[in-house]
Amino acid sequence: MTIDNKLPYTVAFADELHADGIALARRLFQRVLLHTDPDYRDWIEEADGICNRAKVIPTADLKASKRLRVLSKQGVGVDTVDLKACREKGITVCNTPGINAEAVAELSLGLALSLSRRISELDRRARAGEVNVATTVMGHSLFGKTIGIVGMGNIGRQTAEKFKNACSCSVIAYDPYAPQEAWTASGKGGALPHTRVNTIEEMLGEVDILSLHLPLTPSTKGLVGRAMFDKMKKGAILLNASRGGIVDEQALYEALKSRTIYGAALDALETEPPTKEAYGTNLYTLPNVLITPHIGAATHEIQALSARVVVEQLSLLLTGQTIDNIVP
Ligand SMILES: O=CC(=O)O
Repeated sequence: MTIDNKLPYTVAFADELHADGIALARRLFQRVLLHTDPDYRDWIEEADGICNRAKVIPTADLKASKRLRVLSKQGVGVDTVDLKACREKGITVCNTPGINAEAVAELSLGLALSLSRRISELDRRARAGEVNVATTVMGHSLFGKTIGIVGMGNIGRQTAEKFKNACSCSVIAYDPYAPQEAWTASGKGGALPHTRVNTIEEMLGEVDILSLHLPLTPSTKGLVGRAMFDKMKKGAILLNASRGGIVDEQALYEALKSRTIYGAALDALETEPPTKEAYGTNLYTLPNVLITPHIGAATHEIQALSARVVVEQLSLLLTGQTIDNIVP
Protein backbone atom coordinates (compact mmCIF):
# COMPACT_ATOMS: atom_id res chain seq x y z
CA MET A 1 0.00 0.00 0.00
CA THR A 2 1.09 3.57 -0.60
CA ILE A 3 0.50 6.64 1.53
CA ASP A 4 -3.01 7.06 0.10
CA ASN A 5 -3.69 3.42 1.02
CA LYS A 6 -3.98 2.34 -2.59
CA LEU A 7 -2.13 -0.46 -4.28
CA PRO A 8 0.71 0.98 -6.37
CA TYR A 9 -0.55 -0.36 -9.66
CA THR A 10 -2.05 0.91 -12.88
CA VAL A 11 -5.10 -0.98 -14.05
CA ALA A 12 -6.71 -0.61 -17.46
CA PHE A 13 -10.29 -1.40 -18.46
CA ALA A 14 -10.21 -2.56 -22.07
CA ASP A 15 -13.97 -2.86 -22.29
CA GLU A 16 -17.26 -1.59 -20.89
CA LEU A 17 -17.49 -3.10 -17.40
CA HIS A 18 -20.14 -2.30 -14.82
CA ALA A 19 -19.61 0.92 -12.84
CA ASP A 20 -19.36 -1.06 -9.58
CA GLY A 21 -16.18 -2.74 -10.85
CA ILE A 22 -14.68 0.56 -11.95
CA ALA A 23 -15.54 2.18 -8.60
CA LEU A 24 -13.87 -0.69 -6.76
CA ALA A 25 -10.77 -0.38 -8.95
CA ARG A 26 -10.62 3.34 -8.16
CA ARG A 27 -10.72 2.58 -4.47
CA LEU A 28 -8.05 -0.12 -4.71
CA PHE A 29 -5.53 1.04 -7.30
CA GLN A 30 -3.44 4.13 -7.74
CA ARG A 31 -4.28 4.65 -11.41
CA VAL A 32 -7.24 3.46 -13.47
CA LEU A 33 -7.39 3.87 -17.24
CA LEU A 34 -10.70 3.44 -19.05
CA HIS A 35 -10.76 2.48 -22.73
CA THR A 36 -12.72 5.67 -23.36
CA ASP A 37 -10.01 7.89 -21.81
CA PRO A 38 -7.69 9.82 -24.13
CA ASP A 39 -4.65 8.43 -22.30
CA TYR A 40 -5.87 4.84 -22.51
CA ARG A 41 -3.03 3.88 -24.89
CA ASP A 42 -0.68 4.37 -21.93
CA TRP A 43 -1.76 0.93 -20.77
CA ILE A 44 0.80 -0.71 -23.02
CA GLU A 45 3.58 1.11 -21.17
CA GLU A 46 2.08 1.33 -17.73
CA ALA A 47 -0.64 -1.15 -16.89
CA ASP A 48 0.13 -3.89 -14.39
CA GLY A 49 -3.31 -5.40 -14.87
CA ILE A 50 -6.06 -5.26 -17.46
CA CYS A 51 -9.78 -5.94 -17.01
CA ASN A 52 -11.72 -7.15 -20.02
CA ARG A 53 -15.09 -8.51 -21.04
CA ALA A 54 -15.57 -9.36 -24.72
CA LYS A 55 -12.98 -7.23 -26.52
CA VAL A 56 -10.16 -8.91 -28.34
CA ILE A 57 -6.93 -7.32 -27.16
CA PRO A 58 -4.58 -7.37 -30.15
CA THR A 59 -1.75 -9.85 -29.79
CA ALA A 60 0.71 -7.15 -30.84
CA ASP A 61 -0.43 -5.00 -27.90
CA LEU A 62 -0.08 -7.89 -25.46
CA LYS A 63 3.40 -8.55 -26.80
CA ALA A 64 4.34 -4.88 -26.62
CA SER A 65 3.08 -4.45 -23.06
CA LYS A 66 5.84 -3.48 -20.66
CA ARG A 67 4.45 -4.24 -17.20
CA LEU A 68 1.34 -6.33 -17.75
CA ARG A 69 1.13 -9.24 -15.28
CA VAL A 70 -2.56 -10.09 -15.08
CA LEU A 71 -5.46 -10.13 -17.55
CA SER A 72 -8.72 -10.49 -15.63
CA LYS A 73 -11.59 -11.49 -17.91
CA GLN A 74 -15.25 -11.19 -17.07
CA GLY A 75 -17.26 -14.27 -18.04
CA VAL A 76 -16.23 -17.83 -18.65
CA GLY A 77 -15.19 -18.00 -22.31
CA VAL A 78 -11.55 -17.22 -23.08
CA ASP A 79 -11.67 -17.84 -26.83
CA THR A 80 -11.20 -14.08 -27.30
CA VAL A 81 -7.91 -14.09 -25.38
CA ASP A 82 -4.60 -14.99 -27.01
CA LEU A 83 -3.61 -17.40 -24.25
CA LYS A 84 -0.40 -18.41 -26.00
CA ALA A 85 0.81 -14.82 -26.22
CA CYS A 86 -0.10 -14.32 -22.55
CA ARG A 87 1.74 -17.47 -21.53
CA GLU A 88 4.83 -16.43 -23.46
CA LYS A 89 4.80 -13.01 -21.78
CA GLY A 90 4.19 -14.44 -18.31
CA ILE A 91 0.76 -12.76 -18.10
CA THR A 92 -1.65 -14.63 -15.81
CA VAL A 93 -5.19 -14.90 -17.20
CA CYS A 94 -8.21 -15.38 -14.96
CA ASN A 95 -11.97 -15.51 -15.62
CA THR A 96 -15.24 -15.67 -13.67
CA PRO A 97 -16.81 -19.08 -14.31
CA GLY A 98 -20.10 -19.86 -12.61
CA ILE A 99 -21.26 -16.30 -11.98
CA ASN A 100 -23.02 -16.05 -15.35
CA ALA A 101 -24.68 -19.43 -15.14
CA GLU A 102 -28.11 -18.48 -13.80
CA ALA A 103 -28.43 -15.58 -16.21
CA VAL A 104 -27.47 -17.60 -19.29
CA ALA A 105 -29.79 -20.40 -18.21
CA GLU A 106 -32.64 -17.90 -17.79
CA LEU A 107 -31.96 -16.54 -21.24
CA SER A 108 -31.93 -20.05 -22.74
CA LEU A 109 -35.35 -20.71 -21.24
CA GLY A 110 -36.56 -17.32 -22.46
CA LEU A 111 -35.29 -17.97 -25.98
CA ALA A 112 -36.98 -21.37 -26.08
CA LEU A 113 -40.27 -19.92 -24.88
CA SER A 114 -40.07 -17.00 -27.26
CA LEU A 115 -39.31 -19.21 -30.22
CA SER A 116 -41.86 -21.91 -29.52
CA ARG A 117 -44.63 -19.51 -28.55
CA ARG A 118 -43.54 -17.10 -31.33
CA ILE A 119 -43.47 -14.25 -28.85
CA SER A 120 -41.17 -11.83 -30.63
CA GLU A 121 -42.67 -12.59 -34.04
CA LEU A 122 -46.18 -11.98 -32.74
CA ASP A 123 -45.07 -8.83 -30.93
CA ARG A 124 -43.83 -7.47 -34.26
CA ARG A 125 -47.00 -8.50 -36.05
CA ALA A 126 -49.25 -7.10 -33.35
CA ARG A 127 -47.44 -3.74 -33.53
CA ALA A 128 -47.86 -3.77 -37.30
CA GLY A 129 -51.62 -3.92 -36.73
CA GLU A 130 -52.31 -7.45 -37.96
CA VAL A 131 -55.76 -8.47 -36.82
CA ASN A 132 -57.05 -11.78 -35.52
CA VAL A 133 -53.51 -12.93 -35.07
CA ALA A 134 -54.29 -14.61 -31.77
CA THR A 135 -56.83 -16.89 -33.35
CA THR A 136 -54.89 -17.78 -36.47
CA VAL A 137 -51.41 -18.42 -35.13
CA MET A 138 -50.33 -21.24 -32.89
CA GLY A 139 -47.03 -22.07 -31.29
CA HIS A 140 -45.80 -25.13 -29.44
CA SER A 141 -45.81 -25.90 -25.71
CA LEU A 142 -42.58 -26.58 -23.88
CA PHE A 143 -44.39 -28.47 -21.15
CA GLY A 144 -43.25 -32.07 -20.92
CA LYS A 145 -40.83 -31.82 -23.82
CA THR A 146 -37.33 -33.29 -23.87
CA ILE A 147 -34.30 -31.05 -23.81
CA GLY A 148 -30.86 -32.24 -24.87
CA ILE A 149 -28.02 -30.40 -23.19
CA VAL A 150 -24.58 -30.49 -24.76
CA GLY A 151 -22.06 -29.45 -22.11
CA MET A 152 -22.88 -29.95 -18.42
CA GLY A 153 -20.73 -27.24 -16.90
CA ASN A 154 -22.25 -24.60 -14.64
CA ILE A 155 -24.46 -23.16 -17.39
CA GLY A 156 -25.60 -26.47 -18.85
CA ARG A 157 -26.58 -27.74 -15.40
CA GLN A 158 -28.54 -24.61 -14.53
CA THR A 159 -30.27 -24.74 -17.90
CA ALA A 160 -31.27 -28.36 -17.31
CA GLU A 161 -32.70 -27.40 -13.95
CA LYS A 162 -34.68 -24.46 -15.31
CA PHE A 163 -36.31 -26.45 -18.09
CA LYS A 164 -37.07 -29.28 -15.71
CA ASN A 165 -38.51 -27.13 -12.95
CA ALA A 166 -40.34 -24.57 -15.08
CA CYS A 167 -41.68 -26.78 -17.85
CA SER A 168 -41.39 -30.35 -16.55
CA CYS A 169 -38.96 -31.16 -19.33
CA SER A 170 -37.01 -34.41 -19.38
CA VAL A 171 -33.29 -33.90 -19.68
CA ILE A 172 -30.85 -35.86 -21.78
CA ALA A 173 -27.29 -34.63 -21.51
CA TYR A 174 -23.89 -35.16 -23.07
CA ASP A 175 -20.60 -34.22 -21.50
CA PRO A 176 -17.72 -36.67 -21.35
CA TYR A 177 -15.84 -34.46 -18.90
CA ALA A 178 -18.50 -33.46 -16.36
CA PRO A 179 -18.12 -34.80 -12.83
CA GLN A 180 -20.60 -37.30 -11.38
CA GLU A 181 -22.59 -34.66 -9.50
CA ALA A 182 -23.63 -33.08 -12.80
CA TRP A 183 -25.87 -36.05 -13.43
CA THR A 184 -27.32 -36.67 -10.02
CA ALA A 185 -27.59 -33.47 -8.00
CA SER A 186 -29.28 -30.14 -8.48
CA GLY A 187 -28.19 -26.87 -6.91
CA LYS A 188 -31.43 -26.45 -5.05
CA GLY A 189 -31.88 -29.84 -3.48
CA GLY A 190 -33.36 -32.97 -4.88
CA ALA A 191 -32.01 -35.36 -7.42
CA LEU A 192 -32.00 -34.57 -11.10
CA PRO A 193 -32.20 -37.90 -12.84
CA HIS A 194 -30.81 -36.76 -16.17
CA THR A 195 -30.27 -39.33 -18.84
CA ARG A 196 -26.63 -39.44 -19.77
CA VAL A 197 -25.54 -40.28 -23.30
CA ASN A 198 -22.09 -41.05 -24.62
CA THR A 199 -22.44 -39.27 -27.96
CA ILE A 200 -24.46 -36.28 -29.10
CA GLU A 201 -25.85 -38.38 -31.97
CA GLU A 202 -27.56 -40.70 -29.47
CA MET A 203 -29.86 -37.94 -28.28
CA LEU A 204 -30.65 -36.20 -31.56
CA GLY A 205 -33.69 -38.25 -32.50
CA GLU A 206 -35.14 -37.88 -28.99
CA VAL A 207 -34.89 -34.19 -28.20
CA ASP A 208 -37.33 -31.38 -28.89
CA ILE A 209 -34.80 -28.76 -27.85
CA LEU A 210 -31.05 -29.03 -28.36
CA SER A 211 -29.20 -26.54 -26.19
CA LEU A 212 -25.46 -25.91 -26.56
CA HIS A 213 -23.29 -25.01 -23.58
CA LEU A 214 -19.75 -25.58 -24.77
CA PRO A 215 -16.61 -23.52 -25.10
CA LEU A 216 -15.34 -22.72 -28.59
CA THR A 217 -12.16 -24.72 -29.14
CA PRO A 218 -10.57 -26.29 -32.24
CA SER A 219 -12.50 -29.49 -31.48
CA THR A 220 -15.92 -27.83 -31.06
CA LYS A 221 -15.64 -25.50 -34.06
CA GLY A 222 -18.36 -26.39 -36.58
CA LEU A 223 -19.42 -29.33 -34.37
CA VAL A 224 -23.14 -28.85 -34.99
CA GLY A 225 -23.78 -29.07 -38.69
CA ARG A 226 -25.77 -30.79 -41.40
CA ALA A 227 -25.18 -34.36 -40.23
CA MET A 228 -26.71 -33.47 -36.88
CA PHE A 229 -29.62 -31.42 -38.22
CA ASP A 230 -30.56 -34.34 -40.49
CA LYS A 231 -30.89 -36.59 -37.42
CA MET A 232 -33.03 -34.17 -35.40
CA LYS A 233 -36.82 -34.20 -35.15
CA LYS A 234 -38.64 -31.99 -37.64
CA GLY A 235 -40.21 -30.06 -34.78
CA ALA A 236 -36.96 -29.55 -32.87
CA ILE A 237 -35.39 -26.24 -32.01
CA LEU A 238 -31.73 -25.38 -31.56
CA LEU A 239 -30.60 -23.03 -28.79
CA ASN A 240 -27.15 -21.55 -28.80
CA ALA A 241 -26.22 -19.22 -25.96
CA SER A 242 -22.58 -20.34 -25.96
CA ARG A 243 -20.36 -19.53 -28.93
CA GLY A 244 -21.23 -18.92 -32.56
CA GLY A 245 -18.45 -20.89 -34.21
CA ILE A 246 -19.75 -24.13 -32.73
CA VAL A 247 -22.64 -24.12 -35.21
CA ASP A 248 -22.06 -24.32 -38.96
CA GLU A 249 -24.25 -21.33 -39.86
CA GLN A 250 -24.63 -22.19 -43.54
CA ALA A 251 -25.82 -25.69 -42.63
CA LEU A 252 -28.18 -24.20 -40.06
CA TYR A 253 -29.56 -21.79 -42.64
CA GLU A 254 -30.28 -24.68 -45.00
CA ALA A 255 -31.84 -26.81 -42.25
CA LEU A 256 -34.13 -23.97 -41.21
CA LYS A 257 -35.08 -22.96 -44.73
CA SER A 258 -35.97 -26.53 -45.67
CA ARG A 259 -37.74 -26.96 -42.31
CA THR A 260 -35.49 -29.90 -41.47
CA ILE A 261 -35.77 -28.44 -37.97
CA TYR A 262 -38.42 -26.06 -36.66
CA GLY A 263 -36.36 -23.11 -35.50
CA ALA A 264 -33.24 -21.74 -33.87
CA ALA A 265 -32.60 -19.15 -31.20
CA LEU A 266 -29.10 -17.77 -31.25
CA ASP A 267 -27.46 -15.54 -28.69
CA ALA A 268 -24.10 -16.27 -30.22
CA LEU A 269 -23.06 -15.91 -33.83
CA GLU A 270 -19.88 -16.57 -35.70
CA THR A 271 -19.47 -12.85 -36.39
CA GLU A 272 -20.08 -10.62 -33.42
CA PRO A 273 -21.32 -8.02 -33.02
CA PRO A 274 -23.81 -8.73 -35.79
CA THR A 275 -22.77 -6.41 -38.59
CA LYS A 276 -25.02 -4.16 -40.62
CA GLU A 277 -24.05 -6.12 -43.74
CA ALA A 278 -25.13 -9.38 -42.16
CA TYR A 279 -28.67 -8.13 -41.68
CA GLY A 280 -30.62 -9.04 -44.74
CA THR A 281 -28.54 -12.10 -45.52
CA ASN A 282 -28.91 -15.74 -44.65
CA LEU A 283 -30.02 -16.46 -41.08
CA TYR A 284 -31.31 -12.95 -40.58
CA THR A 285 -33.91 -13.35 -43.31
CA LEU A 286 -35.63 -16.40 -41.86
CA PRO A 287 -38.83 -16.16 -39.83
CA ASN A 288 -37.98 -19.21 -37.70
CA VAL A 289 -34.82 -17.68 -36.24
CA LEU A 290 -34.52 -15.57 -33.13
CA ILE A 291 -31.32 -13.60 -32.70
CA THR A 292 -30.08 -11.75 -29.64
CA PRO A 293 -26.73 -9.94 -29.53
CA HIS A 294 -24.83 -12.09 -27.00
CA ILE A 295 -26.78 -10.97 -23.94
CA GLY A 296 -26.55 -14.18 -21.92
CA ALA A 297 -24.95 -12.49 -18.93
CA ALA A 298 -26.36 -9.03 -19.57
CA THR A 299 -28.33 -8.43 -16.40
CA HIS A 300 -27.64 -5.56 -14.01
CA GLU A 301 -27.15 -7.98 -11.15
CA ILE A 302 -24.68 -10.28 -12.88
CA GLN A 303 -22.73 -7.51 -14.55
CA ALA A 304 -22.29 -5.67 -11.24
CA LEU A 305 -21.24 -8.78 -9.37
CA SER A 306 -18.87 -10.14 -11.96
CA ALA A 307 -17.21 -6.75 -12.60
CA ARG A 308 -16.42 -6.59 -8.88
CA VAL A 309 -15.04 -10.13 -8.96
CA VAL A 310 -12.88 -9.26 -11.99
CA VAL A 311 -11.29 -6.42 -10.02
CA GLU A 312 -10.97 -8.41 -6.78
CA GLN A 313 -9.24 -11.26 -8.58
CA LEU A 314 -6.90 -8.81 -10.25
CA SER A 315 -5.91 -7.26 -6.94
CA LEU A 316 -5.33 -10.70 -5.36
CA LEU A 317 -3.09 -11.81 -8.20
CA LEU A 318 -1.16 -8.55 -8.36
CA THR A 319 -0.46 -8.79 -4.65
CA GLY A 320 0.92 -12.31 -4.97
CA GLN A 321 -2.09 -14.23 -3.69
CA THR A 322 -3.68 -17.15 -5.43
CA ILE A 323 -7.22 -17.72 -6.70
CA ASP A 324 -9.19 -20.65 -8.13
CA ASN A 325 -10.06 -19.09 -11.47
CA ILE A 326 -6.71 -19.03 -13.19
CA VAL A 327 -6.97 -20.13 -16.82
CA PRO A 328 -4.30 -22.75 -17.58
O1 LIG B 1 -20.04 -15.03 -23.21
C1 LIG B 1 -19.88 -14.88 -22.06
C2 LIG B 1 -18.87 -15.56 -21.28
O2 LIG B 1 -17.81 -15.89 -21.82
O3 LIG B 1 -19.09 -15.79 -20.09
